Amino acid sequence: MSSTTISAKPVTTTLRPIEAGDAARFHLLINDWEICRLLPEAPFPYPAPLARDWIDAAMADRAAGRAYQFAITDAPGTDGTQAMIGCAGLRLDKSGENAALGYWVARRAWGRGHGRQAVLHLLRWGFAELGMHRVIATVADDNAASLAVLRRAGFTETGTGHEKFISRPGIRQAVRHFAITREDIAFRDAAPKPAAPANDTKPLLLVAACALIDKSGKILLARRPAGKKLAGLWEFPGGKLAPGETPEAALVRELDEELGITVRTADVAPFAFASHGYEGFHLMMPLYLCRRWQGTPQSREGQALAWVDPTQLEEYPMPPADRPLIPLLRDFL
Ligand SMILES: Nc1nc2c([nH]c(=O)n2[C@H]2C[C@H](O)[C@@H](COP(=O)(O)OP(=O)(O)OP(=O)(O)O)O2)c(=O)[nH]1
Repeated sequence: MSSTTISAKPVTTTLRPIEAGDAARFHLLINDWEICRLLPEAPFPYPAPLARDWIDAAMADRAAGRAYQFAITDAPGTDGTQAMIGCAGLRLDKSGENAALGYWVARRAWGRGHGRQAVLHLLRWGFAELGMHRVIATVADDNAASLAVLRRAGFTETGTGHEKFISRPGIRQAVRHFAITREDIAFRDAAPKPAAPANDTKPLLLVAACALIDKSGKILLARRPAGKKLAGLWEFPGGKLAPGETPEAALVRELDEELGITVRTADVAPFAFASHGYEGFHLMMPLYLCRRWQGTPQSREGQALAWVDPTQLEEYPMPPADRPLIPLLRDFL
């Protein structure tokens, strides 16, 4: 799993599968009243053999695909090693659709954002790799740090209850239940990021482009004429959006102006997009596919035209923004 750096105060939190060699440090860190009192199944004092048994069980669960427990580690030290500072894991239910989240961070590493980073790493990994859709978590009512971690990670509180905690015999501890779905995390990740400093920003240029595909599956490329920026490179027909114009309307207009063909907006289908930083502007270019038009494409602006088999696109030098689109087209067509 990747490391994460929080810009305001650099914190690197990584996760790696827990292993037998972690037992001694696991015991050293967890055998702390301030940790055990917050974990339903942790006795206090925490016996050393239990640490070994817990890790053995975690490794068996991983092998069987039931649960995935990770050591949370800190930034590498000067000797390159990464010290374990806690644990985080997901336990799947029988359907594989839901998982229960559990985690703890050693007291020496509190207050540095490790809990939230570990939870986010784990959720992103779990939703990508395990096929689960929903993660639940239960937290003691008096565990303020963990409540904050879950809320800041995007969990929603779903209810309250009471549970037994081994370290607090004789009482039923008040708890809060939380849940988060795959969509919640995707939405969180897609939320707007704070704007970059003004001196880093470039104007955004919106250009609509189209891969016209003929009956034999060939794609029309146009060569940018001399005198234009990127002259000599092959591109998809299209152009800049006029103010107030939709990308589809811009395409219909450009295909008429550049090639003399009539295309209906209903006949252009969104396919992919290019996002590329050129000097002086950032290009955002949706690429559409079109298989139906009226008329025969002709060069109306002096540009060379070529019908190209998708497997041969690489032989036509294209603007850097277009390069990521080539394998997509080749694989799709
Ligand atoms: N149409 C099109 N433009 C592309 C592609 N790839 C790519 O980087 N571009 C860039 C080149 C230009 O900077 C911009 C398209 O602008 P444009 O063709 O409407 O205008 P232009 O810069 O040629 O200048 P002008 O015709 O407005 O005078 O997008 C592509 O595949 N198709």
